[in-house]
Amino acid sequence: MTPVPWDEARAAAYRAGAAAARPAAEVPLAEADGLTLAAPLVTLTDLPAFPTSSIDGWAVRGPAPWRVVGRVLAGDTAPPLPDDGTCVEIATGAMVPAGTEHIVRVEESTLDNGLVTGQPRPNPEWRVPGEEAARGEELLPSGAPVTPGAIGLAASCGYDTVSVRPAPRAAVLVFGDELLTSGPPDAGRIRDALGPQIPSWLRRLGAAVDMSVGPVKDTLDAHVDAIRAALDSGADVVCTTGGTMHGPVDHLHPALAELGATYVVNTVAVRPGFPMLLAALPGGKFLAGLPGNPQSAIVALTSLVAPLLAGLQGRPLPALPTVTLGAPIRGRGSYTHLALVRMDGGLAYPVSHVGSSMLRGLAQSVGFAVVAPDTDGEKGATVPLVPLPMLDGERS
Ligand SMILES: Nc1nc2c(c(=O)[nH]1)N[C@H]1C(S)=C(S)[C@@H](COP(=O)(O)OP(=O)(O)OC[C@H]3O[C@@H](n4cnc5c(N)ncnc54)[C@H](O)[C@@H]3O)O[C@H]1N2
Ligand code: MOO
Repeated sequence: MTPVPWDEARAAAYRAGAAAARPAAEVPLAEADGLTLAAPLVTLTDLPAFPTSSIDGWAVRGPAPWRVVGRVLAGDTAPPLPDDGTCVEIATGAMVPAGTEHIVRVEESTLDNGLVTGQPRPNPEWRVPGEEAARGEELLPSGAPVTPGAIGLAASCGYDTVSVRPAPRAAVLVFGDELLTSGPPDAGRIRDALGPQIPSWLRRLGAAVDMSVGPVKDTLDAHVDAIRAALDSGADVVCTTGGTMHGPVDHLHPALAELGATYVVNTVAVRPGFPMLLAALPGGKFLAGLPGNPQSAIVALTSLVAPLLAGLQGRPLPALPTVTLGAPIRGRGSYTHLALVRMDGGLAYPVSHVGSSMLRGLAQSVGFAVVAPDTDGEKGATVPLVPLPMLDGERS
């Protein structure tokens, strides 16, 4: 098995996801948060749709003084101003009557005996139709995430529902008879450190996690049965942990063979995490095999699962930000080195406790600095960063 270069593996995972992108569905705006636009958001109307007063005051026609002939509030349909020397009282957000030449601010006017006087400001005090957007204009591209702001924009331009790609559905299966699900490690057994964290990372990557099971017994039959059950539950992506190598109780590869899987990626030239894999299963589904060593599993999650999920959601392949190294990071020969870093004063520094079996370094990092094959990361060098998918406020 020749490990695939890391950047090629990442691109292959994205391509596989994009080719199997979830079909579009119309969903009500209130349910679209966090999903992905499956079509461009094109405004159904001019924005604003009609001339709209931006102040409270008087809509006036001709020279002062102006005789008050009515009142127009937000939500009213405004009749035209009939003659020069007339005005209507107007509220912010109200439709501006045809014939209006100026709107005079209430605090800059005087009302006396049914007659208004005042000095209009030089700039129009109303919003012109199409000022924000012209009917038919594209406001957001297909593939854009549906943020709260996008939901508000869709509502303002007339949508009740939007066409989105639903969240990919994910299942997590943890392999390993040595794993405990509560209490401290003891007598050769350790705590499952992946079952409790992988679903949360997956949700931050836009997946809906319906199922998280483990530890699954270390037999081939139990592996095959668990994967089948995850697929039957409707998962688009099954993430397994452990068993990616070829030890006495590593059953993932034989299980994939039994399930008729084909490899999208089978081992990656990256440290840590090289035994990671991504397989396509019959029915357009995927299995991501995350190595059992906990840090390596997260390397695989960010290297293969993140781009796969972006593709399945119809999003672009996330561009990697760059960071400047505040201290050198050794390369790993012909393999890419993904090195956990924390930020300090705008520079990225390697953290300690970064053995592949450890999580202490990961828990205080923002992501992995990418040290390219056959290079060392020199102090001051600018390198890509694979971010951990954290929410604002979770990064320090
Ligand atoms: N002969 C070789 N052995 C190994 C090699 C190798 O090149 N030749 N590579 C090592 C590397 S690198 C990795 S990574 C692991 C990958 O192993 P598996 O994916 O098959 O995982 P396991 O053997 O099941 O477990 C490895 C390690 O991780 C611990 N583990 C597993 N699951 C969890 C969990 N949910 N929470 C916490 N810790 C977990 C497990 O107890 C093992 O210590 O293979 C190396 N071996
Ligand atoms: O590649 Mo393993 O994932 O180093 O520990």
